[in-house]
Amino acid sequence: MAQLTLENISKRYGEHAVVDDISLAIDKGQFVALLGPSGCGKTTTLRMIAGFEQLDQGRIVLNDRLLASPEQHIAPEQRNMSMVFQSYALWPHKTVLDNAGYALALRGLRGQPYRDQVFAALETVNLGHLADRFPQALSGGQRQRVALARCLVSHPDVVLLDEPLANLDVHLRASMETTFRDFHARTGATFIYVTHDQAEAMAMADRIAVMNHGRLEQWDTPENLYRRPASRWVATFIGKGAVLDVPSHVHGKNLRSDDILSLLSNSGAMHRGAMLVRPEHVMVVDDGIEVTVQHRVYKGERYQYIANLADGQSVTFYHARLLEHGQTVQVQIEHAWGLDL
Ligand SMILES: Nc1ncnc2c1ncn2[C@@H]1O[C@H](COP(=O)(O)OP(=O)(O)OP(=O)(O)O)[C@@H](O)[C@H]1O
Repeated sequence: MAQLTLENISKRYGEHAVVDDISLAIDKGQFVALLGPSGCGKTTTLRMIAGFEQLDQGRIVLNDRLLASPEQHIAPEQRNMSMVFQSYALWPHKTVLDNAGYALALRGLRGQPYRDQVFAALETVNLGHLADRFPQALSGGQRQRVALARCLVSHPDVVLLDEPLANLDVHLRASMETTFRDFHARTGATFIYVTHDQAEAMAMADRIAVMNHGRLEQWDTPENLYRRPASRWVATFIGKGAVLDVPSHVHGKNLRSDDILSLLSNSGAMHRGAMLVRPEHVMVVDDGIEVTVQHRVYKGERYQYIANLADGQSVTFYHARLLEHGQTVQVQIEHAWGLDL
């Protein structure tokens, strides 16, 4: 059964609905990402869950307890949730230990029990050896880990994370993704993670809520978002690939190479549907569909190409060999996913 449910929640600023009728059922211990472009309402959704924003419509329920509705608003500190911010929000004059232990100190815990509990949290993020340092003597990744330990000491039901890796460089982000997954596995808490970076969401989350203009486009596993996007918008937002217009209704169908060949051979007809073609499903062959190379990017282990079909629509594909701009090659499209026009 779902532990945390958002039921038709909405938030308006003036006439503008920044969160528009979102419903999610989140299981205990799930790692969930709220993913979407800038301004789509992710942070506002997270802030409503945390209790920093009031709802205009709908309900938020945690463990059968009504946290929020237009008539009811449980204060943030009474929701047993903990939030990790992009900026870390560490106190410069407190040590790592006292930063991480702040919530316990507030509750009046002192002495050895205090130190033991904070150390346990610091060990979870491999920072026990730095307990006496001050934040300015830490790297960005270490500071973010202190912020994680701080949210852990209070044993929250739900950990809310607002773009926590946005300030870190690319290499550190990759290693922090592993840290977050380990941290999640060890704590068993439910994680809700806001990001506009789909690779980050795909790498970490069990389930992703894809948002656009305040609305929920799709609520699904990373694999389903990639293989079976529910809309053209999700198909172009998630992963690489081309969406080709076709003359038939094909929505929700797995299309094989013979279907694809017949759809493309009739490309002069009126368009009634579309199909998503991922680059890994386009193979260069001796006898297939003729395409003309338009664009090449060197990727180290292979090249990535964009090439035009006879009707001017383009596909993306990978190939190990060097192809020149304007060169024609034959391709076979082994698989595609049907979409609405
Ligand atoms: N207090 C506010 N008053 C008016 N408009 C607001 C307020 N807070 C947010 N908005 C607007 O609501 C929309 C959604 O904002 P939100 O921060 O939730 O988006 P986001 O998806 O988290 O974007 P980003 O990734 O850029 O942080 C934006 O258009 C924003 O300008």
